Amino acid sequence: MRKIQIFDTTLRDGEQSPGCSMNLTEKLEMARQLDALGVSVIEAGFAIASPDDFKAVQAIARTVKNCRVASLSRALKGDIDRAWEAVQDAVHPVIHTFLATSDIHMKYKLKKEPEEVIAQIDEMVRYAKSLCPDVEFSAEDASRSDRAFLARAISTAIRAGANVVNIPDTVGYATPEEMYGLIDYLKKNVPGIDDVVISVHCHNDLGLATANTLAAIRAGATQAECTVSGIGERAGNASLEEIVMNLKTRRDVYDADCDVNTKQIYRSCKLLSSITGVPIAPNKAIVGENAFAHESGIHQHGVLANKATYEIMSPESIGIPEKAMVLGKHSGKHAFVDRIRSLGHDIPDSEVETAFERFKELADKKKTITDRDIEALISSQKALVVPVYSLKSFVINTGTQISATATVKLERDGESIEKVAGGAGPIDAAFHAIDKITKTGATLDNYTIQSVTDGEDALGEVVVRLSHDGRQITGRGLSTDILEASIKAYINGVNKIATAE
Ligand SMILES: CC(=O)SCCNC(=O)CCNC(=O)[C@H](O)C(C)(C)COP(=O)(O)OP(=O)(O)OC[C@H]1O[C@@H](n2cnc3c(N)ncnc32)[C@H](O)[C@@H]1OP(=O)(O)O
Ligand SMILES: CC(C)C(=O)C(=O)O
Ligand SMILES: [Mg+2]
Repeated sequence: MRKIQIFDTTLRDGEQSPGCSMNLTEKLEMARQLDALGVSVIEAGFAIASPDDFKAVQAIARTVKNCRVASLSRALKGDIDRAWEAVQDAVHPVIHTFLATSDIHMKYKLKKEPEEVIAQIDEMVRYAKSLCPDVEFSAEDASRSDRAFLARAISTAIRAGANVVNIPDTVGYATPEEMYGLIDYLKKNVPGIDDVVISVHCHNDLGLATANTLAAIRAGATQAECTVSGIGERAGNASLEEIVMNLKTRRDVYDADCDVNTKQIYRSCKLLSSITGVPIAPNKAIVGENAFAHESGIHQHGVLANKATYEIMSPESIGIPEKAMVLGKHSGKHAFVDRIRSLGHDIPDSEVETAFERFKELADKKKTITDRDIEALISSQKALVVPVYSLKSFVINTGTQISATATVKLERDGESIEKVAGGAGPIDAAFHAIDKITKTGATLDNYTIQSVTDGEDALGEVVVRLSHDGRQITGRGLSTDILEASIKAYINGVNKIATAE
């Protein structure tokens, strides 16, 4: 059976998705999760794009131990140097260089003749290879390129030393039949192509990114480029979880497998969602809230008789925690830690006490603590920073006949500071009161709230995105009370700013 390499570009193409930019700490957290997920390559960023991008790629290259770590670079010497500088400390570094090969891109964007493009591919792939043994070349807009010219470009890259050649459907224009035909054509017309990895990188503009990737795999591609939850430029990239679960569920069709640990899929998607604040759509394939929900009577009847009547894969196989009650207010530390570890979290001993205190606070408010609550608790614990400000109390007045006012009391260095502020609504008022105390000058860019579990005492998770001094900061807060969750998220963001100062 063929082995398909999963090349994850959540931290590069995924980050090009509006509203999905991540800071260094968040990228590192995501990279560690991708390592646990078992992807073959992490594209950690585009090192030349900015000093922050460079730092993130370098930090990931120095942290991640199992996967290969790539940086994107244009086919320019300066970009390639910067990419190499960023990834060279990785256990297995990769330089990923690209140049467009379609007529429209060459003429209007690059303003180059086709022969100049071929010469640039040759020169820049050779240069990258002189620095790094693992070089991937991408022919941007390959699916709209003249096939014979594309074959020449790919042959040139292989002769110059590329060991991975990537065929992107950059603008999501291809159909599955065309993608199959293109890979088949290249396999028949590019000398040496069977000695290198053939990769595909499909975008979702017409909703075909996963279908196109799978068609290319059927035709012989051995690497799939994708992102967690399909985030990416414009309508996004092919989604990792869809590609992986197609390969696993339909081995009979693809005759191919990959090394991804599917039990880490749900956790990866949830982590990304809580970092970006972009909720997972309920009907999202594989990981959406409804993906395993059986609503109608005939389906429920079938599932009760035999799950396989309506379930082609199990929620457990992608690591969805069961909704069953597991712990409550009378549980002790041993049972709590045991549960965390059995959910696959590696909680250091130094963090157990804080996690247990937070669990007990939650258990006082919530009748049943489910595995999903525990997952949320642990994930928000990772966002905690040494608190400069901590919440002492708050009182909020709001209603249809009065304007919202909030009184918030925070503690800093043992001193209590209380301020009152008004706002367009209760949350706005509370944030203004916190601003009056902390005076960070941060701007609120985005606010999202999601419920972690069902029921009256559902746990609400709030994610706020703040900007401060050109940096983006994410704050997370968790509570059964949405106002408290909002205030905690804002204070978490403010603490991150105050800690960095
Ligand atoms: C399909 C993709 O996803 S490609 C990746 C997209 N990602 C990004 O663009 C990341 C963010 N980008 C950036 O920060 C900036 O665009 C930078 C730092 C990369 C470049 O910035 P600038 O030097 O100001 O150039 P700008 O972005 O305005 O224009 C791109 C230039 O690169 C050239 N170029 C585009 N692709 C390539 C390539 N693959 N190889 C070489 N040159 C290229 C363009 O022709 C243009 O050249 P020109 O300045 O001589 O006209
Ligand atoms: C840089 C390349 C691989 C890309 O993202 C695209 O063509 O979509
Ligand atoms: Mg892309």
